[in-house]
Amino acid sequence: MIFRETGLKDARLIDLTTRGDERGFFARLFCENEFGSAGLETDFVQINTSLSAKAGTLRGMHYQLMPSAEVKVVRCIRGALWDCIVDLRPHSPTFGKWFGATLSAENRTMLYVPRGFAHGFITLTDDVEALYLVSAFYAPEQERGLRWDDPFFAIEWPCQPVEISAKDGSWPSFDPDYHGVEGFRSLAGAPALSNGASVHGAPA
Ligand SMILES: Cc1cn([C@H]2C[C@H](O)[C@@H](COP(=O)(O)OP(=O)(O)O[C@H]3O[C@@H](C)C(=O)[C@@H](O)[C@H]3O)O2)c(=O)[nH]c1=O
Repeated sequence: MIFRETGLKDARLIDLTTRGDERGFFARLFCENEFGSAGLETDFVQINTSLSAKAGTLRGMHYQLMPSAEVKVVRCIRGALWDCIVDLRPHSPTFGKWFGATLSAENRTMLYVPRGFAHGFITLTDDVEALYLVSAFYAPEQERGLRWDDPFFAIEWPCQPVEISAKDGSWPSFDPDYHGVEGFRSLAGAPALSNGASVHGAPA
């Protein structure tokens, strides 16, 4: 596996290392040793999947409060989506910034979403299937969401949403209390960006 910096502290893009032969290829999607050596979470408790029928379907921006905050590893296994994360850890040097990348069945790239990040995506094709590992059980009472169009974060989505759930259409504007960012205070330490990559969004 190849772990790439995203410009947001602790978040990674993960590319597969494929071993090809006359049949096709073999690759690991998850390896406890490789994730552990890269300093990433290795304890996952659910593998989720979703199907979005229409291009332009937006799901997000979701996360759970402490102690149910979860790491996610997201892959697109059918079609293509634009995956987006926002760093909500107030001590992080990239607090309030967003990062987005296209994940597709073709590129097989995965996005590693650390604890204390909101996550969402918009589909770029019809019939998109996402598959993702999560490190904490679903806890609806701990669930929070950012508005996809919150001006505080100013995410530059690649297209306008045409389909969104009632829940995702009604998240409140960013409010540090409601959105529980104090609970993420212990999640990020000091080091600055290691690769100088550009990141987006509003600082606190
Ligand atoms: C996330 C989840 C939902 N559900 C239920 C709740 C509801 O009845 C139905 C659909 O839930 P949602 O509308 O929240 O599904 P969805 O909008 O696809 O939620 C997902 O969005 C992406 C962006 C994420 O990051 C995921 O963590 C997750 O929050 O499935 C579970 O039973 N277990 C779960 O783990």
